[in-house]
Order: sequence, then structure tokens, then C-alpha cells
Amino acid sequence: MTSFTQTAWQANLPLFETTRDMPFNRELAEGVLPPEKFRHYIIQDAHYLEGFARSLAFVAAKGWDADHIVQFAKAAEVTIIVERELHADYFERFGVSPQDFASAELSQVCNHYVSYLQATCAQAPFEVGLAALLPCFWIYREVGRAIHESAATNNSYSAWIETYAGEDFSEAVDAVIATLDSVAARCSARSIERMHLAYRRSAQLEWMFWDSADRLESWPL
Ligand SMILES: Cc1ncc(CN)c(N)n1
Repeated sequence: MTSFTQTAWQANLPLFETTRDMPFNRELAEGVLPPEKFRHYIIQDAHYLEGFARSLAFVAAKGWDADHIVQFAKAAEVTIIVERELHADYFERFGVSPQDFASAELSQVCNHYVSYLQATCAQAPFEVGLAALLPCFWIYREVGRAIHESAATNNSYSAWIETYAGEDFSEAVDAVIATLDSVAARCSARSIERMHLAYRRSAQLEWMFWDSADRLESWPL
């Protein structure tokens, strides 16, 4: 029988391919992404990661056993520590002061994505929250790997690329996939349906997040 994660991946493959091939990611690989677009992205992403880590903490609290609690509480901690370090480095290089960051409002898409993840992880059952979180891990790894394969040398975005194409991140992704499949094997058909919807919504929001940085999205009013 095909696992939940393989079914979800195949069902959303065209969406992933569109995400992987979008101009923002192609230009990032070539090292020609305009700095103002990466600056927009990294500020929004730092805001996003706080909401993502809170969502992981909600899921940790709902874990079915002690191993789940440890896995997702640890993932929340690693997200904050590792990815914050990456952001701090880019903030310095792109001239983002603590005040710039604190005063930057969440973009429409970032606000939507963070609200969606937090609401789902806080209010929906464990397995549905977990399915909503998987694209945040898996799509980043696959986009990171694709970019890594075609990346230009002397690329100013290489620290970002190395983080998401790297072994440590990949191990965390594999662990989430394994947990989700073992959880899905014990879920009802109704839960599996909700999990697929949650996975797809996050996969859509991943595309929208990069797209919003590409458009330097701001609030109309
Ligand atoms: C929007 C987004 N999604 C996922 C990741 C990877 N944790 C990220 N840094 N940013």
C-alpha cells in the first residue's frame, strides 16, 4: 500500500514542480536574485519561522506518545536556533537592523500562512497539524536540493542553499515523513482526507510565500 506521504507528494507533484521552477528560485540558484527581493523574503521568513516554531510546539503538546513530544519540541527549538542564525547573518549582509525587523509588518501571505498553521496545529487533531507542517519541511528540502544542483559558484545566497540542501535538514525531513506515515497508518479515512487537505493548503502557501517576495508584496492600505 502506498504511504500517506507518497500519495500526498504524487498528488501535489505539479504544484511542487511549479514552486521549484518559479523565477524567484531560479534567480536565487543563479545568484542574480535582486537583493531587495531576498531582503523582503528573509524579513518575512524570520516572522514566519516564529509562527512555524509555535505550530511545532502545539503539535508536540498533542503528540500521541513521548517520542512525538520530544521530536516536535526539538524541531521547534532547532527551527529557532538554526534558522535564526541564518537570518541573523543575512540581516547583517542586507542591512536589516533589529528595528527594521521589528517594525516590518507581516505580509498578507505570511500573515495568512502563519495564522493557518497556528490555527490548524492548535485546533485540529495531531495528525492534521502534522500534515499541515510537512510541506514546510519537505518542499524546502526538495527546492533546496534542486537549487543546489544548479547553483552558480560565488553565489551570495549559498548559506541559504547549503542549509536546506544539507544533511541535517534532510534528516529532520525524513523523521517527519516517517512519523507522519506511522501516524497515518492508524488514522480513519475521514482523518486521512483532512490530512490531504491540510498538506495541499500548506503546499499552496509555500508557492504563495515565494511569489509574494518576488512581488515585494505589501498591504494595499
Ligand atoms: C515559508 C517557509 N516555509 C518553510 C521553511 C523551512 N522551515 C521556511 N524557512 N520558510
